[in-house]
Amino acid sequence: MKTIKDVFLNFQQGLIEVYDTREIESIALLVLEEITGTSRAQIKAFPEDDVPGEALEKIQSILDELKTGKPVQYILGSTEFYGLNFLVNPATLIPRPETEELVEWVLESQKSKVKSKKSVSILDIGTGSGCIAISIKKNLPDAVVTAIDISADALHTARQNAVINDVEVSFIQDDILNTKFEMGNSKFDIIISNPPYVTLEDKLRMHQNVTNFEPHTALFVPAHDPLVFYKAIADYALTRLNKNGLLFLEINESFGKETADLLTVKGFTRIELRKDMSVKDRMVKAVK
Ligand SMILES: C[S@@+](CC[C@H](N)C(=O)[O-])C[C@H]1O[C@@H](n2cnc3c(N)ncnc32)[C@H](O)[C@@H]1O
Repeated sequence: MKTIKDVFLNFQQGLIEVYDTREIESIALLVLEEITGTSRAQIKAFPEDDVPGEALEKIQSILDELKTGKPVQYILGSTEFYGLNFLVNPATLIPRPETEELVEWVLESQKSKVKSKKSVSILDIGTGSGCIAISIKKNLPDAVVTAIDISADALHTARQNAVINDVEVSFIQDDILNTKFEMGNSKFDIIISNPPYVTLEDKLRMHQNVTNFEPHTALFVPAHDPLVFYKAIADYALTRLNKNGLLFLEINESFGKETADLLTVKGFTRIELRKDMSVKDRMVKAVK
């Protein structure tokens, strides 16, 4: 019989080449929670408790996959974002905590709004798992939310996530760099996007469990044009945002000033750059 403490030790020994000690501890905790159905608090409070044999077998096979560098979220098939559960797989980026801060900023912008009869209309560009669109709709139930992505597989997962989280979002397949997204005259009050923004230089510094496992269409931009998505989204937003409509973008920490300058040149106003919890330039808000 093995105890919870033995499992933690096993994880530390097995994953030392892949992650640092703190990351290993939080992965082990997540796996134990998921497989044994025991709460985090219970696991931490009773490290001498036995782990049943059946659970141990599952945990060992997860540990073997983790050793290949595969992210734990892909192995477990789900993750948490903004307090909600999302299915994830290699077609979808794993939602990041920084993106929760972007969602928070969008929701904040609506708190002070005087209630109008017209529902706020929101477009999420490059929706992936649907994490942004779905968490916004969950928190602004009257909003009309649309989301696009180039990847049919990501959209399939996003639709499943909308069902799981019991919200209605319209998901549409389209390429924002060459959009065929026919919307008639419809316009949006808010456009939000976390587009691909990782450059070749960043890629060399990234952990292999990101570059080897997460979808490259979700991450990378050409070295010669790192702001390609921001230019396309800004142009799209100029035609599709209502007057005084808001644009929210997650950005590459190295291009805060360049992104803000780009939006200024395009004619947006009241441009605000915000840092994330790691004090890196991570998001921009602009008004049309
Ligand atoms: C950085 S991921 C963001 C995913 C999700 N919104 C999130 O925050 O976790 C970028 C997303 O943009 C999508 N994408 C890449 N190129 C695109 C394009 N040309 N048009 C529309 N979506 C695109 C990718 O498939 C991916 O889902």
